[in-house]
Amino acid sequence: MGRRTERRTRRRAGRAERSTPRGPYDAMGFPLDAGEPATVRLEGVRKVYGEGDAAVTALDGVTAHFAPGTFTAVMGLSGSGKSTFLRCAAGLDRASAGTVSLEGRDLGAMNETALTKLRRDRVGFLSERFTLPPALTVERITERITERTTAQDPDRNAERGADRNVERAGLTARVWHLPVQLLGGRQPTGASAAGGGGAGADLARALAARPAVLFADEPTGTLDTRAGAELLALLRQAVDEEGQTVIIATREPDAASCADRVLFLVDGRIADEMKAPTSEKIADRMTRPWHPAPHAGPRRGGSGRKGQAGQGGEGVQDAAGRAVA
Ligand SMILES: Nc1ncnc2c1ncn2[C@@H]1O[C@H](COP(=O)(O)OP(=O)(O)OP(=O)(O)O)[C@@H](O)[C@H]1O
Repeated sequence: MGRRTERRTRRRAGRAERSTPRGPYDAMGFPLDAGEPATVRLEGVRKVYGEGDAAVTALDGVTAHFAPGTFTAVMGLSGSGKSTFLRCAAGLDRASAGTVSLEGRDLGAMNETALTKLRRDRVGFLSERFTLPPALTVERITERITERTTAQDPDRNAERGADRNVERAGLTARVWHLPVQLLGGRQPTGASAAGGGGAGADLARALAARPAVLFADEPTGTLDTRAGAELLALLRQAVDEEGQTVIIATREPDAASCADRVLFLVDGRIADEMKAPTSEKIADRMTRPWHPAPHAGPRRGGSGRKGQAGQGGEGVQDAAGRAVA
């Protein structure tokens, strides 16, 4: 297919998608923001790891939309599917069923090369894992990003943008330090001092690249309280001042309270949604029961799950997995 034909086909597909009537509510009874633009859109997403008796359903029919310039926190017990949710939404893992789209582009329909390019250009992913070589300074990281973005788009004045972002991150005074020294991060277990970097370095990279959507998996998990608050403030700023879309996974009510809304995951399903969250409201919600999902039932052969709260079928459990009804 020629490029022009391909573009035309894509435009038509986009129009068809926009004109497809959607129900006003999703499977969980939450209203769908039909017609509103979404940076990230998950429709009926399932993710199954493994096969047969060993299969684990990590996501079980998730529908969620993320509008541009919004901050969402995904909460849930260990094993509820938060990381899988983020990885599928970011195009790092492919969904087993359903669709994930980023700025209107269906990730499932893209080949690896196109997906890698889209992720590189439009997506930032902040995880607890180390992704940078040891002893890289923030300045060097920023330089590399600047070189790359300038080469890709000389009109964008990436250099100034990268400088501004580093400044915004409050890192200017510290750019000569090793990444491990940034943001007061604690060393996660097993990380050597020289191999550090973690959130500070990843954050600098993510901010300098200015992605449309920034995912952060347990961003405050390895940080002390002050550093965690600093990091969350930066993410908030990315939303409020740069119009970026931020989606984090966290188990901490304080971290989630920085978001515009919280999605509660229970066994791979969205069990509840909270707008304008506060730490108190979230903590309160976590102690109340999750009602079984309407389409609940046995959903896997293996027993890979760590948390079982809200697993449908019988009884009602609270966020700690205790039976309350
Ligand atoms: N690569 C994998 N292979 C097999 N099972 C997996 C894989 N990744 C996750 N799982 C399983 O999928 C389920 C959801 O895991 P996931 O890591 O997404 O949950 P989580 O809420 O992020 O947990 P945590 O808070 O502990 O990080 C769990 O039962 C987990 O064991």
